Amino acid sequence: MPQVTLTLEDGTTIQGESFGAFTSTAGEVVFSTAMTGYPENLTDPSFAGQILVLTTPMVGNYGVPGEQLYESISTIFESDKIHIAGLVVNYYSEEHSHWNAAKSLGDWLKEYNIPGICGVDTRMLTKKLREKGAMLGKIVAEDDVPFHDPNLDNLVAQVSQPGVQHFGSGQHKIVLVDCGTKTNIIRCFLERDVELIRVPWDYDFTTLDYDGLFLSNGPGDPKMCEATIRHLQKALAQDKPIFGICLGSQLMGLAAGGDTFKLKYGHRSHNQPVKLTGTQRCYITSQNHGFAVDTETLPAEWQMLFENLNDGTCEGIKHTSKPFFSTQFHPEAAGGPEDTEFLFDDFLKAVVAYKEGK
Ligand SMILES: NC(=O)CC[C@H](N)C(=O)O
Repeated sequence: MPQVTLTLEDGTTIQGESFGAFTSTAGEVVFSTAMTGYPENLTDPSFAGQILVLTTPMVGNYGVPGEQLYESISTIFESDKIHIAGLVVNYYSEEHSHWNAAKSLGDWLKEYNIPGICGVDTRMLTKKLREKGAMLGKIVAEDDVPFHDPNLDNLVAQVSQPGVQHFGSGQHKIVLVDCGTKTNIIRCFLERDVELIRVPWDYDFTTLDYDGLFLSNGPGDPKMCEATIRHLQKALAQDKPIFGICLGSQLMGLAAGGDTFKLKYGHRSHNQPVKLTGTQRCYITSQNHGFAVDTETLPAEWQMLFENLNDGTCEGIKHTSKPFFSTQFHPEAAGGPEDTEFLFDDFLKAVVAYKEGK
């Protein structure tokens, strides 16, 4: 395999071997400590613009499944393409074996022209990112590329699907604001009694007739989503239930009048412990975020709903009297533990209560 280099903005340069596309890329270098789930992670739109370091030492050995669609959405992947800017691993296994594997990870990356670098001491690299914080970086094949900070781009506008789409025919009309939604969120809703109306990130959903509002995950800095925040402020003035996940949680914090900040190196893994505020109840959650709501800045009628037990940061917020709540983690998992999927049921219970009280 030809040689490529990974260079960080602090000057660190690491030689490795190319797999996937032999091309150069730049982005923000982040690490995930999840041990499985690369087909899900790589297609999660929240990773747009990021060079992903997987700390699990062997990657690729279960290959990549073939595509299957149900109601026009993938039953396997989290969107219709790979969103990461590049992939960094220790040992890459082109050889793979799994009952539903259709191709190797390297061939899949080539299809989307995404470069991978292997043979990297990912433990050393992760310690560096943990100590200095997430850094800009680039994988260079033949042609050099400049460093590029994806958080300065409106990544949500790039990954949100244009047009309005309808899914399912259940009793409860839920508007899903697509800031880069993971398909498992759609699947979780479709397993319940829901008609889903998926609208683009900047769509004025306040003109629609609906029973509950859902705000999706998505890439980059939440402050870039000015249009969504503006529309959300109108929805917060009403009483219809609102549920937000990850970027959606940050947008609720901003629309409520609070602030968000960038975490030093983010939370990306399948085993992040969170505690439900006011209880001793803990959950292990799937996470992928680099920003968080600053709870100190929230107005009095909002409070922290979940707290991250590793660093004490906000893992969700809720309104003290209205049915508005959010999680910074991913209750839909994919990949990761499904322990908090009941939050979709809690949201729909709030929708039923709202409709009964109308
Ligand atoms: N998964 C997400 O929705 C991520 C939200 C946001 N882009 C962050 O990194 O914090």
